[in-house]
Amino acid sequence: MPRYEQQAEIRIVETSVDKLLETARAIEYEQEADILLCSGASAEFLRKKISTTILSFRMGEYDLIRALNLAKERGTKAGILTHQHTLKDLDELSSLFTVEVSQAVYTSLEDARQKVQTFVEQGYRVIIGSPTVVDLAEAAGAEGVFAINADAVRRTLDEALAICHSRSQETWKHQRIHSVLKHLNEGVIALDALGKVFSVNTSMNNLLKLIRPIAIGETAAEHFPDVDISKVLSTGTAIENRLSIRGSQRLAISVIPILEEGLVDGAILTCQEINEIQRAERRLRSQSRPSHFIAKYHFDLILGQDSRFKRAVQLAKLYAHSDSTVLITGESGTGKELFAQSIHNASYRQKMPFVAINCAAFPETLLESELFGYEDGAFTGTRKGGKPGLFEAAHNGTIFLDEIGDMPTHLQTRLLRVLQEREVLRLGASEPTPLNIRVIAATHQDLQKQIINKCFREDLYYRLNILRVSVPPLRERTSDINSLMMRISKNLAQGNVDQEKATNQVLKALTPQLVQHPWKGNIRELENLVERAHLVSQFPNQNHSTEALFPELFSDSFNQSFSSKKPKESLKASGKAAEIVHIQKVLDSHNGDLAKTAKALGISRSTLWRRLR
Ligand SMILES: Nc1ncnc2c1ncn2[C@@H]1O[C@H](COP(=O)(O)OP(=O)(O)OP(=O)(O)O)[C@@H](O)[C@H]1O
Repeated sequence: MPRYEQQAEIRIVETSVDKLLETARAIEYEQEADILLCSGASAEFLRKKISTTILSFRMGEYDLIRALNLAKERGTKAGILTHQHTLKDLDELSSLFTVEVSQAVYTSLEDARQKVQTFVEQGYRVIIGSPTVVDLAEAAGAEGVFAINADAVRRTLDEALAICHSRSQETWKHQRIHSVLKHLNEGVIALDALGKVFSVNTSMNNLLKLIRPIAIGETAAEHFPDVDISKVLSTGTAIENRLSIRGSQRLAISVIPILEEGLVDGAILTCQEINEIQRAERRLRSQSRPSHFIAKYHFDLILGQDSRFKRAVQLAKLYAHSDSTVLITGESGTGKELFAQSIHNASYRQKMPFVAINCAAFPETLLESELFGYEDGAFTGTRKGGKPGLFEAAHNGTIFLDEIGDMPTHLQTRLLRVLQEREVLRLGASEPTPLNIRVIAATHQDLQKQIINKCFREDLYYRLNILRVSVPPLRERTSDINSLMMRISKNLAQGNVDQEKATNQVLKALTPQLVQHPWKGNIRELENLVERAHLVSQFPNQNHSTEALFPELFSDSFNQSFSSKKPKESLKASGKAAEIVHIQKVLDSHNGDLAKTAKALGISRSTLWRRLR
């Protein structure tokens, strides 16, 4: 059949009824054919014996006309034997050919043999049918006429080619699925609608550490008895991240249905080791960690030779090796956050987030949502999908709760829960989120006094006060003032040695006052003062006395004097160098209120903020 030469390799195999099975088995064994084509009874017979796809030739009208014509030529009555179905138009056709025709249907090879025999016994000399029937008719002494011609063969061949084509498409699809799965680190099994494995990747077999790998065609449920795969296939509802414990292994298993036009046509089962998920999560979290969640200070950057101070540093270094909660106490600006960051950076959590929260700086309502986060729709104006709180942002790292003594009492209760349970409940959520955090808290308040005044929960105090570091104020370690000043001055000069020297000269002249000063703002106050000296040294020709430039160093009652006497509040009259001093004075006189200070100075709040910085 030249028409098929390009499309398929067709082999015609001649055999007899007796040798049919043997021939078919040999073809199958050698994998010589994708499809076998034969007559109806043979096809029926072989389908039960071999697994190769078998198509049967079907008799068409034209075949029948041809066969009846042949029977007419023989001038005798004809028996027609068809497989399973009778021919509808036979009566009409036979009247056209003036042949006496009798029709019978056979269901199996044996049945065909008997029906042929009956025809012969009834005097039918011509028997029309498939090659098998012809074979049987001739064996029984009758004349066999083929009812199948080239047309019937062509039709069946077309059908066979269509099947082969759709099969190769399927195979191609499967190969694609196999190669995609092969490259996944996750263990994946593709299941058909009956829950049988049609593809499984090596990661899955490696992950499950199976002695015998999962085979294609197996029922997946055998390997995952704790996962209801059949429910996914019957309801189309996915199972996501079901925990499965196998010995020392903790696995997260998901089964996602594959829907084809709304019907479940199979499922994808994925399996991951929980430790691996956590590692990936850590990698992601550390990559997406905002810069403000990074601790930049190390113990090396903490300056101080004072023996009490050095002891505090030693203690903090020791605490870095532990995972217990640390409470750092000390006046404002003594370096509590510096200590907290250094502890974090010396701990095993150093690569994880360091989240610092100033509990006194947030309005009460905002602090709650900032700390604990919220679920979608927890209150009006919430972000879609909710928002994780800072506790969650600190997961696997350290959370630094600065000014803990100023935390509103009802939030102290929630904080206590977080510390006890190590899980956080977002606002509006019903399920808590587990946390792995180290807590460092700091305060300038006397917490014992706060407890007596009922401003601080005693149970929370004991939860926090596990490891304690007390940072001494600067006035109690005056021997460190000089080295601290030099470092700050060096940083400000940014490599400009002349500038550094000039600043140091201004500072040197102030030494007696510096040692005497109470340093209520501690190192932060010292930093401000050195910055002012840095500024002053850049304008040596400005005619201002040191006392005017550094009034706090010359007056013990500096603060009181400003509260009693209002300073002249216009900026216009002040020289550039004295500007900062002036701003500071006005700010103090308005008790640190930025809005009022900016208004009094005649500048915007943002300008004031910039200048203060
Ligand atoms: N020992 C030190 N060596 C170098 N710099 C220091 C030291 N102590 C504090 N500082 C600097 O002083 C400033 C204030 O420090 P920090 O913010 O840690 O103080 P704090 O006690 O947390 O203040 P507050 O209680 O007001 O939050 C920072 O700029 C810090 O770099």
